[in-house]
Amino acid sequence: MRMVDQPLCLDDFEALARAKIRQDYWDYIAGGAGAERALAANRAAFARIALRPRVLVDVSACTAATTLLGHELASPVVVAPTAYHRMSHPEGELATARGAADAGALYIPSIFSNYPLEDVAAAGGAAPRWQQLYWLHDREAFGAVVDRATAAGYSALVLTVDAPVIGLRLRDARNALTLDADTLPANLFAAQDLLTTRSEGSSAVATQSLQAFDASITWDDLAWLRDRSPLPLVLKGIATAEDARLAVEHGVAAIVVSNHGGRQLDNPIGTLDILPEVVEAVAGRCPVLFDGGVRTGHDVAVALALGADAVLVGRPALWGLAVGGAAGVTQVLRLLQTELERVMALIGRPTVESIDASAVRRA
Ligand SMILES: Cc1cc2nc3c(=O)[nH]c(=O)nc-3n(C[C@H](O)[C@H](O)[C@H](O)COP(=O)(O)O)c2cc1C
Ligand SMILES: O=C(O)C(=O)c1ccccc1
Repeated sequence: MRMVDQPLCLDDFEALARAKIRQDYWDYIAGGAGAERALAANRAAFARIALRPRVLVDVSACTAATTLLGHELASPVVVAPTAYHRMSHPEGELATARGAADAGALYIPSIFSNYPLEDVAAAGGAAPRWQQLYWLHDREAFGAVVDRATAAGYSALVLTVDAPVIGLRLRDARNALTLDADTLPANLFAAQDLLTTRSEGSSAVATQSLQAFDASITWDDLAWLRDRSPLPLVLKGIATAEDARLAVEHGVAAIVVSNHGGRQLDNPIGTLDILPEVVEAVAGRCPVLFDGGVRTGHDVAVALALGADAVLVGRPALWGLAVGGAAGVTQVLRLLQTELERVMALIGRPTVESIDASAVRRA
């Protein structure tokens, strides 16, 4: 493996992080479902889209700044919800919240955080934050988390809809992954009892989520959530035009095109290939966010050109966290912003709004 002193790109952060995170936690973070086809497809899709550079445009002042649901952001890169940040760093989500705030970025903590959502909110200070949710079996416990997020100053709820069950995580099963006592989910007290129960051929993490998630919910149940909280609702894990239309019809504030970083359905198609049909179906009726395999500013520009209003990064934020705590998260986000602004200059699109469909073609 190449030695890295000073990380110059996200691949460097990955190499440095890998050396810091213990093997079974690394596999949980890096891995995908099944044969990891979806994981690979997310990256491969970017290789098939080319940017179309325009020249002799005034690019002396390119800016990645943008607004999303009323938030002014330094760049269209958002920190995706990922579980268990103490796997990467002892300060966990508290450091991620500080790091994102310092970069002027929006952070979406997972409901499976290692610090209580109130503490994560406080660590982020005045920075914008949305709370990710899985719909829990225990409706009382679920409602309580929703109430807490509403009270703690989160400005949207992000319901993840691509995980009625957990994907087939072979790495975790082979590692017999269990969480250390200092890496338990802090928002879900009942879930902690489940951590010691592991069924044959499965990891404790998978068993726990199977028991916690409600796989029976449908579009009709969204009304319950809207009654419970006045916060705007974002659906994460939309991967078809049909569901994008249904989401808009159900009044969502935004959707996230995602395959959960290739960790759920092991489909041989990248999310970038799905993005255009969803953008067409939504037809400007709400913002469309995108995630899966975004690793450079070039990737961000491609996703924006295909119609995304913003992108999320999952694993890269964890690499930054592992390498440098809050400062590492900030560094990763600033690096992506700097890369994006350089690409914007090179393609003659000095603002986020100017990166339209004319900026891409199939390679
Ligand atoms: C370690 C890990 C944990 C994750 N946990 C959650 C989660 O708790 N809730 C959720 O909605 N998505 C979760 N995701 C999916 C991310 O939000 C995001 O969709 C994905 O990581 C994007 O792909 P990328 O890692 O290639 O950027 C997780 C992803 C990873 C890698
Ligand atoms: O690992 C995941 O992708 C994930 O979303 C999750 C979160 C909490 C428990 C189990 C899985």
